[in-house]
Amino acid sequence: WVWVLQGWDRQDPPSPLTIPGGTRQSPINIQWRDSVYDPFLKPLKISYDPTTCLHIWNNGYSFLVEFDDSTDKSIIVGGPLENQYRLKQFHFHWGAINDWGSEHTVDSKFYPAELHLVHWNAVDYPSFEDAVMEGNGLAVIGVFLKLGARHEGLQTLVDALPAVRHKDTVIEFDEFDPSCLIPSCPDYWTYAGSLTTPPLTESVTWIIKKKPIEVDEDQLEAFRTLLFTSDGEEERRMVDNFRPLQPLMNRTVRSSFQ
Ligand SMILES: CCc1cc2c(cc1OS(N)(=O)=O)CC[C@@H]1[C@@H]2CC[C@]2(C)[C@@H](O)CC[C@@H]12
Ligand SMILES: [Zn+2]
Repeated sequence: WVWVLQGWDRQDPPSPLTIPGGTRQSPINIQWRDSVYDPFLKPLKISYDPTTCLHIWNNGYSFLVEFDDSTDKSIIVGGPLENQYRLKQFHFHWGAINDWGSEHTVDSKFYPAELHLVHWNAVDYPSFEDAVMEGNGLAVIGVFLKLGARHEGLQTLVDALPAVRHKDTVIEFDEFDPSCLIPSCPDYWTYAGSLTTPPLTESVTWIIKKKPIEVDEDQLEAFRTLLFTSDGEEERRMVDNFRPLQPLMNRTVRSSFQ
């Protein structure tokens, strides 16, 4: 009867990848027609300071561009958020081929890649590591990447990737403003979810932009030249670093648009 109460009989059974007892796991499929317009959702305000950009780190799962989060210089506020959140890092998920790669899907459609900008609630919590463990600790902006025109802003990042080809390599990277990677269209979906990589904690308010950005084939191929493996190990290409879809369970996806 727990299965019926939780509606688990209506979804495919939770995969072993769902943390035991998880009720708000990510990623999910966003069924456009099931999302509910919420007129009380505010516009998302994004203000990043490019001088807070520190380095690019291949952590063996993706490449992370990390920011100095010791001040409120790079923050987001508004949208579904109760207060402002500080930018900590951004990274991507992508596929071996263009038919898949994103973590979230829209009406069961995959995009070739997805950008995540990870922010944490520095108003309520003393550090990122603490915020990772709290229900309102993190806010992640998701942006879909689709195949199209070359993205000039992304190119500066792509040009640096050969220097972080192997796991556990880091290079200095400064003066980058990631707002150039976020579509100007204000429309987004939002729902309560989790990290999609360990520790998989249910601490994320997801803000998924409706409009994708366009990147070209060479830029997607550049992502695929990265390696999961360290220098000296047998090479394994860094591709398909996305988590399988998780059951929606008792959640509603809200939209900022009608
Ligand atoms: C790139 C996927 C990734 C890595 C990390 C997080 C989140 C990540 O992507 S996602 N898709 O938003 O879940 C949040 C927790 C972070 C981790 C990177 C490594 C840490 C910073 C640890 O050192 C302590 C907390 C960890
Ligand atoms: Zn991610």
